[in-house]
Amino acid sequence: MRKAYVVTVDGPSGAGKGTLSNMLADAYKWHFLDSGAIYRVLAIAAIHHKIALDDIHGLQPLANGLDVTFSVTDKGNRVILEGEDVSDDIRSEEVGSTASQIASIPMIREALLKRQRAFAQLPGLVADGRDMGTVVFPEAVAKIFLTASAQSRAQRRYEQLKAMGQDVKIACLLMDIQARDERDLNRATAPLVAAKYALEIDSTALGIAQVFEIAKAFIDSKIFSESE
Ligand SMILES: Nc1ncnc2c1ncn2[C@@H]1O[C@H](COP(=O)(O)OP(=O)(O)O)[C@@H](O)[C@H]1O
Ligand SMILES: Nc1ccn([C@@H]2O[C@H](COP(=O)(O)OP(=O)(O)O)[C@@H](O)[C@H]2O)c(=O)n1
Repeated sequence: MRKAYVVTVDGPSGAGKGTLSNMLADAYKWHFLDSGAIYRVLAIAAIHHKIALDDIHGLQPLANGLDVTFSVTDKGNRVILEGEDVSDDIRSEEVGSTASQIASIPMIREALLKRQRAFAQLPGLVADGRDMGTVVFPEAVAKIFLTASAQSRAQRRYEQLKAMGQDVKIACLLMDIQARDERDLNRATAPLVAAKYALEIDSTALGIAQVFEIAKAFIDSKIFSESE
C-alpha cells in the first residue's frame, strides 16, 4: 500500500501558513497538523501545572505525556487538553510567546517528534509549522516556505485578534513578531529555514486565493511527477 502524501508549509509567524494549510487540506481531503498548536498546548499545560519555563525536568515529562486531542467539528478545529476545550485559550499572544520560548528547548522538540509524525495518515497530510520540511517530515512530497514582511504579518495578526475580540496594539504585535522571528531563526535546534527544494512564496503582496493557487499548482506537479 502506498504511503500517505505529506506536504509541509513552514514560515514565520503570521505569514498565512494556517490559512493556506487548512485550504490545502480541505481541497485534497487530507489530514491537517497544526504543529504550533502542540507547542501552544504544552505552554498552557505548563501554566496550568505551574511549571517554570526554565524547569526542563518538569517540562519534559509534561511533553511526553501531553493528553491532547485534535478534532474537526462544525465549530472548526477544536483542541482538547486534559478533557478541557482550550481551542480559544491557546490563541492568546501570551500563550504564543510562552510556546515560542518552550520551543527553543531541544529536549522538548525531541519529545514532540513522534506525536507529530503520527499525523501522517492516508490519504495525506498538510503539516504547518517551522521545521516540518527540514526535521519532522524530510521526505515530504512537496515543501512550501511561506513568508511576508514583518509589518504586514503584524497587520494581519492585529486584524485577526481584533476580530476575535482581543484588545491588542499593533506596535506590541510587531515587537512580538520580531522577537519570535529572532528566536525561531536563531535557536540551535530546528531553526526556521527553508528546506532544500522548498517553493518559497512571499505573500506580502498576494491575496489568500493567489497564494493557494500557486501552492496547489506546485503540489499537483510534485504529486504528478511522483506517480509517473
Ligand atoms: N495572503 C494573505 N493576505 C492577507 N491576509 C492573509 C493572507 N494569508 C493569511 N492572511 C490572514 O492573516 C492572518 C494570519 O494568518 P495565519 O494563517 O494564522 O498565519 P500563520 O499560521 O502563518 O501564523 C489571518 O487572519 C489570515 O486570514
Ligand atoms: N513546528 C513548530 C511550530 C511552532 N513552533 C513555535 O511555537 C510557537 C507557536 O506556533 P504557532 O505557529 O501557533 O504561532 P505563531 O507564531 O505563528 O503565531 C511559534 O512562535 C514557534 O516558535 C515551533 O518552534 N515549531
